[in-house]
Amino acid sequence: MQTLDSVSAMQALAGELRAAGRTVALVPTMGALHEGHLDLIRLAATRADVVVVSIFVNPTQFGPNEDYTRYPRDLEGDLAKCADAGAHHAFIPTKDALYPPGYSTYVNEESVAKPLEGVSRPAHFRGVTTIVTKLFNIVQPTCAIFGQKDAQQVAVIRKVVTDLHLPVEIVTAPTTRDDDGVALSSRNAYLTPLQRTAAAAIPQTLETVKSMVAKGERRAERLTAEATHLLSQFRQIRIIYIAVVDPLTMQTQREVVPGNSLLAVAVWVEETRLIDNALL
Ligand SMILES: Nc1ncnc2c1ncn2[C@@H]1O[C@H](COP(=O)(O)OP(=O)(O)OP(=O)(O)O)[C@@H](O)[C@H]1O
Ligand SMILES: CC(C)(CO)[C@@H](O)C(=O)[O-]
Ligand code: BAL
Repeated sequence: MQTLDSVSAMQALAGELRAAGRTVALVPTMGALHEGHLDLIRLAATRADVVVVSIFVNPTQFGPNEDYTRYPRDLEGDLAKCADAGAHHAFIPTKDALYPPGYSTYVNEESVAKPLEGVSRPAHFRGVTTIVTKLFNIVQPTCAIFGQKDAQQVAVIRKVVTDLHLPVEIVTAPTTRDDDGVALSSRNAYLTPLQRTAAAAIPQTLETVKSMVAKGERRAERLTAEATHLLSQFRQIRIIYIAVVDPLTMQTQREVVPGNSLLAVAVWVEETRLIDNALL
């Protein structure tokens, strides 16, 4: 696997691949790679001739009191994992290359990004849509792979791609879970064993809500009330939101539309912010 640490080297490679008619799949990540990321890389390898993984902890998507500085970083381990999973190139730009002094251009999606994460992390999606657009411009991928764990992120990026006519196919990969059902996440590394037990209540709650829907419950209010009740049993958990939403627009639904409704959950497990979701 080749490592590229400058924008110009990545642009030169993108130009060569394009000229040679090779298809390119981009897997954007913030590093601290786990099996969920590796599943995205493996999926990418089935979708294009060449797989590029970007590793960049993007400062603009973190709020002022968030975990940018303590976000887990393990570049050496990440490169070995990328190579094992079948990546051909790792793009590892520096913060200064992507945001030099005086940087002032942002991409803002103003509808899908507003609810849920947009309420509690107001500048988050502006940072995500900006960095993802920049990565698309630099790497010029044929397709890009994103995880369903970050369901609103996928919906926002799809909207940006449509609205800005970006020539990139967005591919969504299913959420990879641990044995206890917890969605793999770099932030799980922050959890103590006791907090981890509490975190396992999140997927259990998603399963309970899915079974209520399977038995015929359609009222969003009933489903979110049950989910709130189940999660509130854990003193380590503080609910940020629980909502039944349209998976494309992220607008709240009062009634579940089977196959077209998403239960989206965000909680604090003490100091650790976790999100998860289930298609209903
Ligand atoms: N468990 C998972 N299953 C599938 N995809 C995942 C999973 N976790 C992360 N991803 C995807 O990997 C990509 C990079 O995510 P990121 O580097 O933020 O990892 P993360 O584990 O989600 O970290 P964080 O703790 O910041 O949420 C995103 O498209 C994200 O949706
Ligand atoms: C898409 C992304 C890599 C942009 O920084 C990030 O939001 C993430 O890891 O999901
Ligand atoms: N996976 C989303 C990255 C973030 O929480 O900033």
